[in-house]
Amino acid sequence: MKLLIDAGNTRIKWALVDETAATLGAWLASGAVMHADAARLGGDWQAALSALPGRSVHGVLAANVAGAGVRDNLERMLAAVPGLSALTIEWFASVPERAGLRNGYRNPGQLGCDRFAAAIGAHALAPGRPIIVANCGTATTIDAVTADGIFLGGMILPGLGLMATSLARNTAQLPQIAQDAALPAGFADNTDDAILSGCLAAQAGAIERAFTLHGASECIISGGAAPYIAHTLALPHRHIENIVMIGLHATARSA
Ligand SMILES: Nc1ncnc2c1ncn2[C@@H]1O[C@H](COP(=O)(O)OP(=O)(O)O)[C@@H](O)[C@H]1O
Ligand SMILES: CC(C)(COP(=O)(O)O)[C@@H](O)C(=O)NCCC(=O)O
Ligand SMILES: [K+]
Repeated sequence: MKLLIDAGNTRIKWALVDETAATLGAWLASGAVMHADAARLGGDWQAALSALPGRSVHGVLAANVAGAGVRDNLERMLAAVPGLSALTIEWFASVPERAGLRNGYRNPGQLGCDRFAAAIGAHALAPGRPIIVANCGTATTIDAVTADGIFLGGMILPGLGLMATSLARNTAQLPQIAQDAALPAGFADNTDDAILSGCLAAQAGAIERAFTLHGASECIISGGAAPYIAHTLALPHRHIENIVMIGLHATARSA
């Protein structure tokens, strides 16, 4: 069994998986915490391991785009959990080629390793198809993968929460909209709904534009803001809760 970790700029997600399992994403246990609650992780892992008696973890594969402080903190927490303390973490990195995917970034190491993992996951779920993979987290990334597994490149825009917050913070008259606000579509007749409608249109519009530009036949949408954006998309799509984690699973399986 392996422990997979996806540390983004808002939340740390994790999953325990049998890397030989045929089905990608068949987690034995999983969880997510905001960075402010990261201290909870050690206890969460310990509880998950206790619920899986007779099974042991023999590797940790972690993708981190949240900086060195988060990496050090994860190492400290893992070192304190019985059953995990002896393991060295493999820090997943963007390299020129891995798990059947070629990295077409001009400088492959500059690509966020979560985007590389997401592309590996997308190609594993839809091999032989040109794909747009949209990961809607703190930032929204919209990336193009070819049918034969080349990461062509992509787009980075502020995530849905960041877009709405930047309007609220940088204008005198625009309020902060609630994260769980009802979702308007089109031309809103009040300020809160107009902000949300505008930000959703920007997110969905960028994904649709990328889909057309790439001539894609598959659109995968994922990340914390995906439930809000997915149903505004005017194209067929698959909503995958965490495509980065699927990519880490595919990578662990290919090793
Ligand atoms: N309950 C929630 N908690 C945190 N973020 C949420 C929640 N609901 C929606 N979101 C949106 O999802 C984003 C976080 O998604 P996530 O995929 O975890 O991001 P990251 O990978 O950057 O950490 C937030 O920035 C926000 O836009
Ligand atoms: C674009 C990102 C900030 C997205 O991070 P997230 O929203 O998943 O927390 C991250 O993938 C990153 O730091 N990328 C490095 C720059 C690049 O990919 O070109
Ligand atoms: K993202």
